[in-house]
Amino acid sequence: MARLLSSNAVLKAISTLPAARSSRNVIGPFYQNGLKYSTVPSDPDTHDDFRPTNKVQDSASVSFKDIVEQDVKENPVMIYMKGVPDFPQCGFSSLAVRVLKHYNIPLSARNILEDPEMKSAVKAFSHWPTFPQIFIKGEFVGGSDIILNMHQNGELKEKLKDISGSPKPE
Ligand SMILES: N[C@@H](CCC(=O)N[C@@H](CS)C(=O)NCC(=O)O)C(=O)O
Ligand code: FES
Repeated sequence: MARLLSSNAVLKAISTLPAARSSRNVIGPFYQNGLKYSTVPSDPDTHDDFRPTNKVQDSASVSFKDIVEQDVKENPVMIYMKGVPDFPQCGFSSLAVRVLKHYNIPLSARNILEDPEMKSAVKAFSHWPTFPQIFIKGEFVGGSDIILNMHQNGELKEKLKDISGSPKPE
């Protein structure tokens, strides 16, 4: 079964990272699409509707690179793709998922169409210009043509053999 890392997972990942916990002179920092937002301290004379809301991305914010690093470390098979495993939005991503679904392994995915900054961060991390991008046991493997080739020549089976099968759905 494919495990989709949604923006909720990003928010969870961010909230557990030390940088996200640092205190700042802001009220209630919160996170959306991996960006840190905060409201400025309130002026008691200012009506709520007119209170400014600042979008803050300061040096204390967790980077998208941190999230990618954590993804590939924690997920034995990680795919960054266009769309989601059950509904790929590109033929290349669809092919990669079809190949990986031949194996009884947990598949974790992130839809890079949801977030342009995540998309750039993944490209920068792997030094690879296209999607899908597949990581196995923390190592960048390649895109759909490479994974298909590895499937056909038996290399993929070898690489995945010590990854335990998908957990049964609850
Ligand atoms: N050889 C690659 C081709 C993949 C490819 O060309 N992807 C394009 C179109 S989906 C891409 O990601 N372009 C860059 C982008 O959209 O940022 C593969 O098999 O994965
Ligand atoms: S989105 Fe057009 S080829 Fe992938």
